[in-house]
Amino acid sequence: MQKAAEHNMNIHPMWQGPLAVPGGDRQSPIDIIQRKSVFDSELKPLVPDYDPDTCQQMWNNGYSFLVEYDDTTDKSTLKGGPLQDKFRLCQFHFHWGECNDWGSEHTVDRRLFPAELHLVHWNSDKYSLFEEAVMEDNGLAVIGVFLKVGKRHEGLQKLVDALPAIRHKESIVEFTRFDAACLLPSNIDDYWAYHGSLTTPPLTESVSWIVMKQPIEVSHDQLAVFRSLLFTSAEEEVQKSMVNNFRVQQPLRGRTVRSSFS
Ligand SMILES: NS(=O)(=O)c1ccc(-n2ccn(-c3ccc(F)cc3F)c2=O)cc1
Ligand SMILES: [Zn+2]
Repeated sequence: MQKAAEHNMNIHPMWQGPLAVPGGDRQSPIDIIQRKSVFDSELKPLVPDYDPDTCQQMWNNGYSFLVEYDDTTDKSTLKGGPLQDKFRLCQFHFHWGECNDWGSEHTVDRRLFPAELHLVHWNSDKYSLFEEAVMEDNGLAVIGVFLKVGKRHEGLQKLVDALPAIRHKESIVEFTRFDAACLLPSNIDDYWAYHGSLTTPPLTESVSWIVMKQPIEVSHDQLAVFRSLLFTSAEEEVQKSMVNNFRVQQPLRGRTVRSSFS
């Protein structure tokens, strides 16, 4: 098994991003060191409540592919866990490697996973738009779910089947009636929680991270379809495979990672 420190770092320079935002002391992703995480009995069960009818489209933004939800009402929300407020689901996306040895953004005791899912939510109790929330300390909540290679994920397959339609950057396709909850692991009670940032520009330090302990299983072939996407638009002469779209782990800077399990 590859460890974060050892794996081949031929990732596209932009993905290393600024190693830290100048003055930034809560950057993401991080390595979660299990023995240093602190059990917090106050952490409540997470309450995701997603309406599949709010699912709208899927598009290739040149960094990843996003499935976007209608976030003009509180129809798809996340509450509980470390959160004091109600958060609205706005999109989910993934990060992955060129091979199954790496690809995740967070690591656990330096263990890398082949991919990581991010479900992005914004604080609709305190703010009226995502654009507002993204700039605020308690503006966003992102659930991170590790993917590992195993059996085919039936819920993911609907998404995989749509990917050829958005192979190039800026391509978009209608994508409806998808229940994002099907991508959560069976156990959502065991997670780590810490304060961090977006992992791509604008890298704002506005995220309550909730990283699931239990990975979901997807097949080798499903991950291979992720790698058939392109960073580049159809007009560009040189096409670049969309792989290694992850940021390297950032310094913890004294932060505490809490765990919901002992
Ligand atoms: N990988 S992650 O930490 O989950 C992550 C990283 C970057 C973003 N991201 C990038 C640009 N934006 C964005 C989109 C629209 C907008 F009005 C403001 C933004 F910051 C955003 O939310 C969203 C999520
Ligand atoms: Zn992400």
